[in-house]
Amino acid sequence: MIITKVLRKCSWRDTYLSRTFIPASLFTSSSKMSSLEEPLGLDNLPNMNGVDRLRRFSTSSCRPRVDEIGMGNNWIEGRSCSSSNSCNENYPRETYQRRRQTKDIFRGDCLNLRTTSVGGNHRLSENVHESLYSPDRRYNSQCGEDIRNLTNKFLRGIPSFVKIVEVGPRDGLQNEKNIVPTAVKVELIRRLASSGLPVVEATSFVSPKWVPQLADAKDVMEAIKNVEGSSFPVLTPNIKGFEAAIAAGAKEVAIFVSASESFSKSNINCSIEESLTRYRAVASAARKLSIPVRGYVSCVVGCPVEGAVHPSKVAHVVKELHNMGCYEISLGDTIGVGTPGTVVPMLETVMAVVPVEMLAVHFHDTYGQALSNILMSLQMGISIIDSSVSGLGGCPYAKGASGNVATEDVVYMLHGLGVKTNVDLSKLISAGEFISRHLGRASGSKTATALSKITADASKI
Ligand SMILES: CC(C)(COP(=O)([O-])OP(=O)([O-])OC[C@H]1O[C@@H](n2cnc3c(N)ncnc32)[C@H](O)[C@@H]1OP(=O)([O-])[O-])[C@@H](O)C(=O)NCCC(=O)NCCSC(=O)C[C@@](C)(O)CC(=O)[O-]
Repeated sequence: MIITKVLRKCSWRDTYLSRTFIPASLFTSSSKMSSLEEPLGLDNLPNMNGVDRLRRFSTSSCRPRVDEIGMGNNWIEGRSCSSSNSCNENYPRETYQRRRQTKDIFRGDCLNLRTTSVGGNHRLSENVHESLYSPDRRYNSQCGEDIRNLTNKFLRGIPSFVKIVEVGPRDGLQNEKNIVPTAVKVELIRRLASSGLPVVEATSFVSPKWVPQLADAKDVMEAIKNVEGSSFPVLTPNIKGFEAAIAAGAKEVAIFVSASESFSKSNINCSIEESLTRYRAVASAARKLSIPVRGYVSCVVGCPVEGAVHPSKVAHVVKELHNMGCYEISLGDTIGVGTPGTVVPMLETVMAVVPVEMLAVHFHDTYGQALSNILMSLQMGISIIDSSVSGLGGCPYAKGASGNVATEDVVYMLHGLGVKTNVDLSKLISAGEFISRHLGRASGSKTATALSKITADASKI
């Protein structure tokens, strides 16, 4: 299997993908996956012909939106938390009776449904708990902090706080065909900020001919100028965009370079080196005004045109962004083809050139790999995660890219791990419901879907 070959070749295998972490059966299986189903591996992609690449990254491979999921096993066994973003109660390690457990679960920061409505102003009753958790089910009440200690072989590297960078209003909406009214964008940003998200990327100052959806960037910035609690960076592709952003009141900007030559051309109509020259000008202008600059790298594991992207290409542009003075660099799997098998070596290569503290990860969920990739990134020390409310997203210049990983799902996982985010999950879900309602489709977040279902079920009781 491909993973065996990759592991044999790479020095990082013992640290992050060793057999301690991966069941032995995976290494010995003789069943061969079809080429389309086979996860992207580093060593076979240079041999892919054009047709293979297109097939591998074709739009038909995109994950459909999830409209319905059952409640089955969505709860992580082994802990409950007692207050928002913290686990204050140190219960002994033994398991608790279900009645007590469900009470704790719903009082915890992970769900917080007892006091907060989701999708229709309903409150959950004990009866709902009874129906959701079968009598033989047991939960012990370890909180996440304790989980890290207990199972440190797997979780010890995970940071205790993660900064979430919400990209829904920008990355999430930029690909929407129907123009979303400015007032809706503004209300979405307000709601996201009030959920506790520290950073909400608001819009882009790019050419309206290229991205018509964000042509109202100036108006959005004007409308949110008094919104507090979050920072609102904006994308700027060149000095023209930078000047427009500053004139509109932006206090932080982001520049975006690609690790793939072809994607650079299709996204910003210039080569990687030309884009770096433009961004040096932006970074220099920003420095003079003390404006922080965030850097993005697109296509960090795969490109819609070229197929696999070698980690050294990613490291090269990351280093350039670092030299320009970017305070943070977000690594984007723009088309969502990465698996831990390709993400880990990419991160290791990048971490060799810049400190891990300044790296963020930005996963699209085309193949349903985003949470696995995030978990792996956390284990490697990454503590900044980009995500998009309701899993909105896609890049107009990356055919086949589906939405970003849903912020609700990331928060649910992080809180389940005992990682603080300062995000109120129920407020976040409500922001997601707001935009999903406007767009006329179901949320792409499994967490939001599941919790909305609980509430809907509760209302029938
Ligand atoms: C970079 C350009 C402008 C080059 O586009 P170009 O056509 O090569 O530029 P140009 O300099 O020849 O200018 C063409 C026209 O655009 C105007 N123009 C020029 N610059 C600006 C500006 N800043 N704001 C407003 N207008 C601008 C310029 O004034 C001119 O107007 P005209 O004379 O024809 O009326 C264009 O290609 C562009 O805007 N691209 C943006 C594409 C984009 O936003 N893609 C999505 C974001 S990247 C992404 O999503 C990936 C990421 C970051 O999320 C990470 C991940 O997911 O992995």
